Parts: sequence; C-alpha cells; structure tokens
Amino acid sequence: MTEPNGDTDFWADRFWAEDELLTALRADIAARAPKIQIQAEAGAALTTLLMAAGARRVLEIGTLFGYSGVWIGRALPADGTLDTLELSPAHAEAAREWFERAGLGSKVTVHVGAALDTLGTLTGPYDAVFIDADKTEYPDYLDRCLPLLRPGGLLIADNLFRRGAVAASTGEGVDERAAAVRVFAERIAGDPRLQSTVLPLGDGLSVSVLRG
Ligand SMILES: C[S@@+](CC[C@H](N)C(=O)[O-])C[C@H]1O[C@@H](n2cnc3c(N)ncnc32)[C@H](O)[C@@H]1O
Repeated sequence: MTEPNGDTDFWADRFWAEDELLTALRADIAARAPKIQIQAEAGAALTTLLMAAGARRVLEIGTLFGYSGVWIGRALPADGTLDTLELSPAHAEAAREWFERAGLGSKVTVHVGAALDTLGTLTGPYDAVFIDADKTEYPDYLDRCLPLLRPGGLLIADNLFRRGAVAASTGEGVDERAAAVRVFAERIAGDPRLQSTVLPLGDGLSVSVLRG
C-alpha cells in the first residue's frame, strides 16, 4: 500500500499474509528468476475480487512461477479453472511444479508460448482476465481479451503505475513500456464498454468490469 494508514504490519499481517507455500514460492523466485511477481496486497485483492465476481473460469497472461496464479487459484470453486500463459519454458515448468505443490494442479493449465499467439487458440467466455506480461503488449492484450470476456466479467491488470513512469510518460524519449501502459490506461478509462478504476495496491492494479 503506497500510503498506509498507520502501522503497515497491522494490515499486512491480517489481510495479505503469505502462508508457508507462498513464502517458499516467493523465495524460489528470488533464487532463480527476476523478482517481478505481484505484491501480496495485490494477491489478496485478486482473490477477493475473483470470489466476489463468482469467477469460475479465469485467464492469466504472465505466469512467472505461479505466485499470482496461486492467489487466483485459491479463489476458484471446486470446478473452477485457470488458463495461464507464459513465454518462458523454464518459468512454465517451475509454475507447474508450484501449482502441484499448492494442490491446484488439476485446475491450472500453463500454456507455453507468446501470449498473442496462444490467445488465438483459446475460446471464451472467461469470467475474469488478469494481465501481467509484456508491458509493451498491454493494448494488444486488451484488444484480444475483451472478446473472450463474458458480460459482467473482470479485466484486471498489474503495473499501472510503473512507479510513477506511466503518469509521467508524455512527450518524446519516454520508456516504451510506460508509454504502452499509458495507452492501456487511457483506453480502459475511456472505453464506454468498461467501468474501470485503479487501486493503489502494489504497483497499481487496474480493475475493469465489462458492461453487460
Ligand atoms: C511480471 S511476470 C508475471 C508475474 C506473475 N503474474 C506473478 O505475479 O507471479 C511476467 C511474466 O510474463 C512472461 N512473458 C513476457 N512476455 C511474454 C509474452 N509475450 N507472452 C507470454 N508471457 C510473457 C515473462 O516470462 C514473465 O514470466
């Protein structure tokens, strides 16, 4: 949380504490991969939002080792499923192992390949989509995911703030990732099909509802 109201640990300990599995998963990422998973406070928000929406079929773009996938998987009902898309075979393999250890192996399918290719092989409708892969492709993910989302479904994305770079990314010489996320932000804010907001959790979590 960017501006916590008082003692941060008070809130973290009660609302987004990691259990042993998530703590070990975070440590494995730190040892073997870039530490680019969502923050725990965003994970707890994902679980809560997906449960509130009654999400049964979820799509994730950007798996890494499955950290956000575990927060998502724990929101699913017994017959729920998660399709998660990952470019790196090594990340996908690690994620499959962690989903098994989390007891989510039967619910989660890890698809290896470039997301924009894999998206063409998937069939909707999904109840929710979580976007967290290549930032330069965020506007393309939006175009490709909206037709896969059911009316009333949730579209959630991470890294809307990029630590301030998105709001600052005007003019020339801007970071291309921040510029693309800014295009994404402008579009979810202005698209009449969507009701959107950005929650100041982690690096900024956008939440959009596709109007029915
Ligand atoms: C920020 S990490 C995902 C973190 C994960 N959502 C979590 O919080 O645990 C982004 C992941 O997307 C993957 N990725 C990057 N470009 C991709 C692409 N074009 N298609 C699919 N995955 C991609 C990277 O290999 C990386 O594992």
